[in-house]
Amino acid sequence: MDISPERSLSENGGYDRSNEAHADDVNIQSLVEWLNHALPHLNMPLDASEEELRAYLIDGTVLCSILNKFCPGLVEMRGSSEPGPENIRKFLAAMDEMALPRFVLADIQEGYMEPVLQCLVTLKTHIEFNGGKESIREHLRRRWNLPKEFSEGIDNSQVDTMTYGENSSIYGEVRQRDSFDNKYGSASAALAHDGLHKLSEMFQQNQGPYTDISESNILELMKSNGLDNASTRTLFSLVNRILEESIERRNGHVHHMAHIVKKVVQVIEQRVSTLAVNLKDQNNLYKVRLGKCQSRIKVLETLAAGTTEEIQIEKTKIEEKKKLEEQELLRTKQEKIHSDIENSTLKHELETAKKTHEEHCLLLQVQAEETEVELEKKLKELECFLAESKKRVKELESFSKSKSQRWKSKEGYYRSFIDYQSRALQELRAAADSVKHEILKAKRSYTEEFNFLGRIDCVKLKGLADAAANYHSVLAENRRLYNEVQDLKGNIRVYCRIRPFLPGQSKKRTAVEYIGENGELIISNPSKQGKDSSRLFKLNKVFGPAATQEEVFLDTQPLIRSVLDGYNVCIFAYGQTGSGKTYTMSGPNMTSQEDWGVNYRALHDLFQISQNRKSSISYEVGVQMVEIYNEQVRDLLSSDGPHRRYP
Ligand SMILES: Nc1ncnc2c1ncn2[C@@H]1O[C@H](COP(=O)(O)OP(=O)(O)OP(=O)(O)O)[C@@H](O)[C@H]1O
Repeated sequence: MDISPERSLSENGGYDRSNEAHADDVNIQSLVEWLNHALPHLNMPLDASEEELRAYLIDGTVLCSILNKFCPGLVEMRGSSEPGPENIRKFLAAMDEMALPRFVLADIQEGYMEPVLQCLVTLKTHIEFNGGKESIREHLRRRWNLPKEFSEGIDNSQVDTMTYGENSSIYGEVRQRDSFDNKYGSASAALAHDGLHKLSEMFQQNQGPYTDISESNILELMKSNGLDNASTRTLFSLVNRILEESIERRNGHVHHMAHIVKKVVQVIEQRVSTLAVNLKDQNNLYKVRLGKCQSRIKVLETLAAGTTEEIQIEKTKIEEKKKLEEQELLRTKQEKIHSDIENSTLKHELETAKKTHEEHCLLLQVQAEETEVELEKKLKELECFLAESKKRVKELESFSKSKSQRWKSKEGYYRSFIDYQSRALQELRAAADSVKHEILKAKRSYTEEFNFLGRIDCVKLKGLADAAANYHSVLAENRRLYNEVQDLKGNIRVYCRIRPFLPGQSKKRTAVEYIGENGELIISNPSKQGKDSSRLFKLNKVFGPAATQEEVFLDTQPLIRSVLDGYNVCIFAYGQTGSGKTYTMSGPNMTSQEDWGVNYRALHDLFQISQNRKSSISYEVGVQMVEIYNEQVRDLLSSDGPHRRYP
């Protein structure tokens, strides 16, 4: 026989999990204290955990020992091959016999300690409530209707057999009694009174419908305590048989039978009252538990109420948050849609810009390539030009070197000449001063002599004539020196005048590359390459495009003036057609003195000087005008007509 490991024992006095107290409700410390007190050798730590307590209880020894402590010899623990489960089974059987709630074997084996602890608490409460160890035996005795001797002391061998009863129920009295009768028949026989034993034998022998219960036997049964120890079933069957027999026999033993029935009823009443006491005990126990549970429920309700308010507040907050988040979500969604639209617009614009940019890039690339080719060309040209320029620079350098040497030599020559001239000038000045002095002197003397003219006219006139002669000689000397200077400057002078671009002409097409201050002129010739592409000219002076008519004239004026001293001067303009010969020599507009060319200016100057010198010198001026064309000279002023040739 084995104890069922079912967890739900509500029907047979075990725990119903729906109603069980939580393990936390069980004060382990008080249990440990109780166990230590009952079994001092245990010496369990007071702060033992559930698991530690389980370790103490798992082999069942402590459980059986605690029962034996309060009811010595109640559980036999000897000779077991598997002490753990066997001892626990014995303990559980004893709990069943006491009709106390218990746990199942699997609970303690699997570490589910709540029922175990609750079972121990119940046992503890039961023992304390019923007044210690004697009550267990008394309880057993009352429960099983054992004789009083049972509670006063019992043979261990007899109790041993009791622990192997079937699962019993505190409420299944009749079934338990039968079980008890069946399993512990020998124990009850040993314990029952002789009368009961005889009665039993009588019932076993007389199986027929007519059981012969003699009066002497009944009297004997009534005198003994046999009825007290008989099972309820036996009692009922006895009553049945008596009633059946009395009906059948209809004899005058009714009085005895009634007495027996009365006795049986008393026994049954006694048992019912015992059961009522047990139920009351249990009821009290459950009431205590119920009270505890209710107080805990109240505490929990209070806590739950507080928690509910907090939860409500939290819930409101969460709902508000949720609303805000939903609004935020909506706004974010709208923003997302807006940004999506913007994105697509921007994307479109970007693509358009990208296309435009790519086209522009392509165009630029083409242009860049063209420009690159052009630049390369130009670069090559520039390189060539640079090389040429370098060459020219070298040439110019060598030229300028030779020039500078020449100029240096000329400078030395001019310096010596200027020294000579300055000396001559000083002499001339001194001579002029002396002449002046002489003139003044002569003037004075002339004045004086004029005063005495009348007296000595001839002498004075002679002196005056001498002075005039001196004056002319000085003037002649002056002219000589002046013309010498002109000679030193060079008898043949070559000037170059560069005509500005006429309206409508491109200024880029100039061939003039360089105009030097000392008469250098570089003319380029793009049609030619290399050395011949440009040419250097050296002239007395180069007039640029901005040079005025006056500037051009001033350089030739001294030479022209030397005409008045008897020198021949020739000025001719040379150049291709349209280069500005007429402009330079005659001028564009004769009415404006500013525009006068060299001819007008020269004649004007000569006539002015001759006018100034009129008092002393009279000049005769003649003009000839000839044209040389195709090696033919033509007198333009000839009265003979256009065909006249000169000479
Ligand atoms: N220095 C200058 N400043 C402004 N214009 C000028 C200058 N030189 C020449 N010109 C202008 O250039 C044009 C040609 O000049 P001009 O008639 O003097 O050339 P040319 O050498 O006499 O020509 P051709 O041999 O055919 O007679 C004229 O219109 C003239 O006004």
